[in-house]
Formats: sequence, C-alpha cells, structure tokens
Amino acid sequence: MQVYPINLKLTGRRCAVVGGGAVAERKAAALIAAGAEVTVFSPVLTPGLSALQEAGGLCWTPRVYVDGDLHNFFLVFCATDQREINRQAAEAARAAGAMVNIADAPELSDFYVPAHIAQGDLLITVSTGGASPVLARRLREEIAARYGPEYGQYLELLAKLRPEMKKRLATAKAREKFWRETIDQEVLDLLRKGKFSEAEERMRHAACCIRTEP
Ligand SMILES: C[C@@]1(CC(=O)O)C2=NC(=C\c3[nH]c(c(CCC(=O)O)c3CC(=O)O)Cc3[nH]c(c(CC(=O)O)c3CCC(=O)O)/C=C3\N/C(=C\2)[C@@H](CCC(=O)O)[C@]3(C)CC(=O)O)/[C@H]1CCC(=O)O
Ligand SMILES: NC(=O)c1ccc[n+]([C@@H]2O[C@H](COP(=O)([O-])OP(=O)(O)OC[C@H]3O[C@@H](n4cnc5c(N)ncnc54)[C@H](O)[C@@H]3O)[C@@H](O)[C@H]2O)c1
Repeated sequence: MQVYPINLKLTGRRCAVVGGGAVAERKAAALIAAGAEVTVFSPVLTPGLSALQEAGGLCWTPRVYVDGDLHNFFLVFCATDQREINRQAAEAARAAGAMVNIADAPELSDFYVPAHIAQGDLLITVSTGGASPVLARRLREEIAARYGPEYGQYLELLAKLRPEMKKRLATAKAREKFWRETIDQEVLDLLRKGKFSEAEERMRHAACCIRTEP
C-alpha cells in the first residue's frame, strides 16, 4: 500500500500504548527515545517496560484499558493480544482525535511504524507497506552494518561547518561543489578511526581548493 513518509517531532507530545507485552515495549521505547510523554495501559508489563517505568520514562496505568482512557493523546498504539480490545480502543482513540496504530490490524491503522536506524541526527527507515515486517527488519540489519556511528559524527561535522561555509564560499554553486566533493569516503575513514580533528581539518582544507567556472 502506498503510504506517505513523514518524520514526526514528538517532544512533549502525549502518546498512549494499550498493552504491556513485547510489541508494546518496542513501540514505547521508540516513543520515549523521541521525547514523547508515554502512558501505558496494561495490567502487566514486560521487564523492559517495568525498567522504563521505574526510571521515570513512562506513566503506567496498571489495569486493563477502559472506555474513556484515550482522551487527549496525539498517537495511540493498540497492542494488546486481544483483537476486539485493540479495535475498541482504536475506535475510541480515533473518535477522540488521535492517530492510531493497531498491532494486529494494519488495514485499520492510520500509520505503520517503520524499522529504523538512528546515528545521531541521521535516520534511515524501512517500510514494506505492511507486507513483510520481517523483510523490513532484515533490511534494517543490513543497513545498520553499512552505516555505523561514524555517520552520526559526520553529520555533526557537516552541520557545524555549514554556517562557516556559507560565509567562506561566496556562491551557491561553490557551496554545492564543496559539499558534493567533500562528502566522501576519506573523511568517513578518518572518523571511523576516531581522528575527528583530522576529518574536520580535511574538510576545511578542501574549502580552500574549491574552484567554480566564472
Ligand atoms: C518494522 C517493525 C517496527 C516496529 O514494530 O517498531 C514492525 N514490525 C516489526 C517486527 C515484526 N513484526 C512481526 C514480526 C514477527 C514475524 C511475523 O509474524 O511476520 C516481526 C519480526 C520481529 O519481531 O523480529 C509481526 C507482525 N507485524 C505486524 C503484524 C500484523 C499483521 O501483519 O497483520 C504482525 C503479525 C502478528 C501475528 O501474526 O500475530 C504489523 C506491522 N508491523 C510493523 C512494523 C508495521 C509494518 C511495517 C512495514 O511496513 O514493514 C505493521 C503493519 C504495523 C505496526 O506495528 O506499525 C518491526 C521491526 C523491528 C526491527 O527493526 O527489528
Ligand atoms: N505490529 C507488530 O509489530 C506485531 C509484532 C508481533 C505481534 N503483533 C501482534 O501484536 C499483539 C501483541 O503482541 P505481544 O507479543 O506484545 O503480546 P503479549 O502477549 O506479549 O502482550 C499482550 C499484552 O496485552 C496486555 N493486555 C491484555 N488485555 C488487555 C486489556 N484489556 N487492556 C490492556 N492491556 C491488556 C497484557 O497484559 C500483555 O501485557 C498480538 O496481537 C500480536 O499478534 C504485532
């Protein structure tokens, strides 16, 4: 199914997870990592969710979901092992204005969660449109092996140099040429070896050599 890709900012946004099992844990952990305020409705939590709750990362309502629980949430994840409960909760949440993800009913969900890799601000996501979460996971593993932590550091360096290069390189053409030429393997190799200042130096030096046609 054709879906629309979007990267949501969730800092301070209220999100709910109904259910406290393995799927709920995966969804809650990713929400917390994105800065959301997470409430979990479930009589039981996995050890992972309990640890998050004890660390103050989420709010736990230690009982089954009841009608009226899902007001004032931005996103709601229905992830119990009870098909009918998931549907009821989804309907109530949507009526209250939330976007809903139903763990066992992709066809009724407003959105899917893609497999993802994050290295600093770099975010790579994989979706199969709901067709095969296992393939999404496999591709995520392959991509993770290819794009290591050096990409996060690289992005940090690029972000740091960007305002400087806007001043140093007079034209948009020169800046484009600079970024195209310096986004290369050599800088990444230096970062992989932990040679941060050398990587930065190499990029700064490259700015001196940029020539554009008059
Ligand atoms: C990517 C990932 C993200 C995440 O969950 O964070 C994710 N599922 C992951 C793993 C995974 N899911 C399942 C297995 C067991 C193998 C299997 O059964 O196939 C494994 C493998 C594992 O756990 O290793 C079973 C499963 N998943 C769904 C159903 C319901 C159905 O299809 O009817 C069933 C059957 C349940 C049953 O039969 O009872 C539905 C969805 N799962 C999605 C996302 C959405 C579509 C994403 C896309 O477009 O590809 C969608 C539609 C809704 C959603 O959840 O958003 C995450 C990878 C994490 C990683 O990267 O490691
Ligand atoms: N979307 C996905 O990625 C994905 C992956 C695997 C499985 N699934 C499906 O997701 C569902 C959950 O899977 P799981 O492995 O986390 O199950 P699980 O059995 O580990 O957890 C179910 C949780 O739901 C809670 N629960 C049950 N009734 C409840 C209620 N009325 N109110 C609140 N909480 C309630 C239980 O206490 C438990 O914590 C299943 O339907 C499964 O088929 C989805």
